[in-house]
Amino acid sequence: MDYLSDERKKSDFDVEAMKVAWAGSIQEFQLSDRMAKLVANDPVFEKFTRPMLGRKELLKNTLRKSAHAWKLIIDLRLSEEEAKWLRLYVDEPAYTDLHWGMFIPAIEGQGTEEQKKKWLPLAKKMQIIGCYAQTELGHGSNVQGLETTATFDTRTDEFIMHSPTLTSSKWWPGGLGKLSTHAVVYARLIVGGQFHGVHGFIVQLRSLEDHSPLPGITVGDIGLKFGNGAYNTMDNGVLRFDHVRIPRNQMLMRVSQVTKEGKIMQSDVPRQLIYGTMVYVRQTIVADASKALSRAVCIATRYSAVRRQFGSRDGGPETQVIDYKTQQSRLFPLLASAYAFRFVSEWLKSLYLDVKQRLEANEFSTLPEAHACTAGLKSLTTTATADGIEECRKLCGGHGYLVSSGLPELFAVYIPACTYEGDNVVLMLQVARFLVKTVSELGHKKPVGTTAYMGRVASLMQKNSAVQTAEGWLNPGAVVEAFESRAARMAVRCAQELAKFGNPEEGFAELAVDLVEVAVSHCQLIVVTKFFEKLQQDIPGKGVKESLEVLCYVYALFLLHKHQGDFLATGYLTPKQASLANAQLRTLYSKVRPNAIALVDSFSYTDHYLGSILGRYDGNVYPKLYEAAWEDPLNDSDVIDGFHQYVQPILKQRLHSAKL
Ligand SMILES: CCCCCCCC/C=C\CCCCCCCCCCCCCC(=O)SCCNC(=O)CCNC(=O)[C@H](O)C(C)(C)COP(=O)(O)OP(=O)(O)OC[C@H]1O[C@@H](n2cnc3c(N)ncnc32)[C@H](O)[C@@H]1OP(=O)(O)O
Ligand SMILES: Cc1cc2nc3c(=O)[nH]c(=O)nc-3n(C[C@H](O)[C@H](O)[C@H](O)COP(=O)(O)OP(=O)(O)OC[C@H]3O[C@@H](n4cnc5c(N)ncnc54)[C@H](O)[C@@H]3O)c2cc1C
Repeated sequence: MDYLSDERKKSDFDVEAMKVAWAGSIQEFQLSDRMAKLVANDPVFEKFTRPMLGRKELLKNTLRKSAHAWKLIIDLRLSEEEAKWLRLYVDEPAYTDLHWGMFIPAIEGQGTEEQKKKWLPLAKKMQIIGCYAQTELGHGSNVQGLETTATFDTRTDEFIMHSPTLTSSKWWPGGLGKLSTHAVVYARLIVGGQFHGVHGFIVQLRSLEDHSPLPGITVGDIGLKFGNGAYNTMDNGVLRFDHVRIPRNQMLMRVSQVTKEGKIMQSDVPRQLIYGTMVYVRQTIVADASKALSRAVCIATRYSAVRRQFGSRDGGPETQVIDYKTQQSRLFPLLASAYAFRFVSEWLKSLYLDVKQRLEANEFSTLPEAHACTAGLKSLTTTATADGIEECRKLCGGHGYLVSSGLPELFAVYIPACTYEGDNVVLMLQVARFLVKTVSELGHKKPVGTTAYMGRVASLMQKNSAVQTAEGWLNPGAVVEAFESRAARMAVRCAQELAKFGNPEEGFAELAVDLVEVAVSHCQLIVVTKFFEKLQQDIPGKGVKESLEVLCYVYALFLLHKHQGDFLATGYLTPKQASLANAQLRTLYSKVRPNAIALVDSFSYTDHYLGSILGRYDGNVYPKLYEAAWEDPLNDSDVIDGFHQYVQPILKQRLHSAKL
């Protein structure tokens, strides 16, 4: 029985065509769909019991799943794209993420041709397992503050890897704790007693025979993390070196080379390339944000259509909670954000692939913008997604707090995305630096790409919004100009404030809060612009483009409403215009309502991937919640173990203590 079938009949667009629009192309949709079904139908990938497993059992289970996934990749000759979808649907953080997602890209981006030839075949066949060992106990954000040393010994042509202090212990790298045989270790390069910056080194950690740590290496897991199951399937690790020697050719030498004689040679490659792996991963994290948010939204939307509270007259059905305007005003902007993040991630991937090609050809001019976009969008989308998942939990009322809703584990596994791969505030400050630099160069350098609007800063500073009616907001030009004016005005105002400081660094530190707000407004502009650009493309299917247009306006006008203080303070909008935007938003929610279930069905998620009783495709929530309760181990017996030992004596004692 499909309890949501009436909801599905209400929609006025072609869901199958929307699935293709969400996936990006028919090929991508088919690929993703095949992998989703492969995983959902394979009992090895069962995950309902995960939050109840102890740590050792949990990790062993992850190893079993990873081995099975790898076997499928080999046996079915899956392509890299297929393997990425497989990883997504297996839905279990594992050491393989860091191996494929950071260790291999670090060698690809920072290794010489010779190094790539040696290490990549081993890594890609998984004959070695690698991790990305950058962060230490004492330093994560401040990469130049790392303390691990790599001292060159000219006599033996080797680097000596050493952890001189407790705070220099590597701390956090995923896959390090129990599984990696190798790591790309970031350390201070010391040659002839001089410090030459932080560089990456390939270091073997464990024996390829019996997996025991090599001499001089202390390595282990850092312990339990937030939530049950969740990110505890990952062996985040600690690592210390006691004068461990590695051959000279294991320093990643695309950026700088150390000769046998101990001379440092700089190539034409900028030193920022040492941070290049982070650009790649941040881009994948933006794509993952749309997946995580859409998943939470799918659960909350389906459940909001099933759940009824109040409003029953003459014995008729109560009101579906999705029909409450307050519920819509919390849920629909998140639905719109999921689509917005999906499309901006599609754009970001193409930007990244373009930069990657250029970097391979030693062309570095677009790297700063790629860094600003990946850092800023990683920060913006992960913050919104983490907050959004928690909001979805609240939207599901009490039942959202049950593990079987899928939301607690999704939240626990997702929230470190606000911290890893760059703390979100630290990353926004990087965007702010880029913007301040762009503004300061306006006189002699034409801004391009995502900062092109700064080239029109004079007119953006003067012109105010011309919107007169709520309908007037349904105009891409009006909306984009509002976001451009807000971002440009905030950036210029901040640059003017900065100029008052004699020392720019002091000014930057003092104005950091405002600078983060400038960066956020710039990143929101990018997301809004890319959504409108997506709508310029050919999007086939009855009603698909129209539904996406509605979501695009919901996303933009919701942000405008939320940040109306900025729009008003910069003088671009009047209070009347801001309230017209809010009135339009209410109308838009009414347009989303009949399509809400179809819009989440368009994510095409299997019940396995959603992992939620509340979000079941058939909406059969109550019987399944009831059944699931009885499967809890506490209900194996009527009288629980421990009762006779610890509770019954109290009960008996109370019979005699009448004075209480
Ligand atoms: C189930 C089984 C399946 C089996 C098989 C599956 C197969 C699957 C195939 C593929 C799967 C792929 C999976 C991918 C998943 C990946 C999951 C990842 C999980 C997450 C793990 C998390 C890992 C980490 O956290 S790693 C550590 C990250 N650390 C950080 O991010 C540190 C943050 N700090 C910094 O970035 C920097 O230190 C800083 C930028 C904040 C400061 O640097 P600085 O001191 O040098 O300061 P400046 O501000 O002066 O900067 C100097 C200069 O450099 C420019 N810059 C800075 N950063 C960058 C950059 N990244 N790129 C380019 N340029 C950069 C900056 O702008 C300055 O430039 P100027 O021109 O102004 O000088
Ligand atoms: C689950 C997980 C997995 C991880 N995996 C890896 C991995 O595989 N490899 C790896 O190397 N690392 C990994 N990390 C480490 C991660 O990259 C760092 O934790 C992250 O970069 C943040 O650095 P930090 O811990 O030093 O935070 P800190 O920099 O100490 O941040 C603490 C606070 O200080 C603030 N702050 C710091 N600097 C500034 C500043 N300049 N201005 C204003 N505020 C500031 C931050 O905003 C934050 O509020 C992982 C972390 C987690 C949680």
